[in-house]
Amino acid sequence: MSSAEADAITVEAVTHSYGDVTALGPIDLTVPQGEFLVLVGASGCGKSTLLRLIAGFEQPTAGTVRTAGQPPVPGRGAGLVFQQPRLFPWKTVGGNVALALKYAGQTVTPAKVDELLARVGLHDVAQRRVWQISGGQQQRVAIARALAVDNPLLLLDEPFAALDALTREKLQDDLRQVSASTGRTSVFVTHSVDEAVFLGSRVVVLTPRPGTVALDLRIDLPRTGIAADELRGLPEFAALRAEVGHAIRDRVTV
Ligand SMILES: Nc1ncnc2c1ncn2[C@@H]1O[C@H](COP(=O)(O)OP(=O)(O)OP(=O)(O)O)[C@@H](O)[C@H]1O
Repeated sequence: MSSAEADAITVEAVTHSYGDVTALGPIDLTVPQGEFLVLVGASGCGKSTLLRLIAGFEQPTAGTVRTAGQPPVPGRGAGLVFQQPRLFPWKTVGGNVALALKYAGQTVTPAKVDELLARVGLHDVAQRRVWQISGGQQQRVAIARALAVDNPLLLLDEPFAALDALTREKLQDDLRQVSASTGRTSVFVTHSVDEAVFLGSRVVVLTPRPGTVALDLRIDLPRTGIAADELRGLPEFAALRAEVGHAIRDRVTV
């Protein structure tokens, strides 16, 4: 297998415009399998546009995007999580996960649904309706649904932005553990420098529009066997956070 085939995502000389507005690029990015890439940058710098290009929801104006060596097909090959959980309100929590399995053409068994819910810490609410659980729990269901589909990519667009600070930290911690255990290639969009360094194995800072790569930083922090508070307390964590923060602030004129 060549290294190009081993790469989960390749973005080559990509630009993207909405009418007269160039939102992104030119940008080149190669994401090897298993990487947890976080895209961070000022509002409007093109983070969501890049994620949508990788999901296949948008076509690049110039350049090529490939996932697993092929042009991405919307709705296939990637689990998606958005800022709003987008669950089916008339279904139970377990029903929402079961539906994701069904749409993915997988056999639906109660054990499979329970296993997915347990992965995101929701083993005890499977029978509840969506409106009977909290916003944080709803977002956990959305993550379980994205994991239900046995595909190689997980794409997350500011999934924790609407949550309170405590719930957000808890979900970050859980996602970090889930990601370490599944090893799935992930792209995560956020405004938060802290969240970026906490979650990412690599952080890419985009410049203000049109978004290009301002900083491409490997995050060599332990991914398992360390408590969240301990990780956040490491001097290396503070140094990386400062580096990412500077890269964003250096580019933004207020
Ligand atoms: N469908 C669209 N039509 C026209 N312009 C768009 C469209 N979607 C995004 N844009 C513009 O493209 C630029 C990049 O938008 P994008 O949503 O990718 O940025 P972002 O970094 O994700 O922003 P935020 O952090 O605020 O969500 C912005 O200037 C935005 O206004």
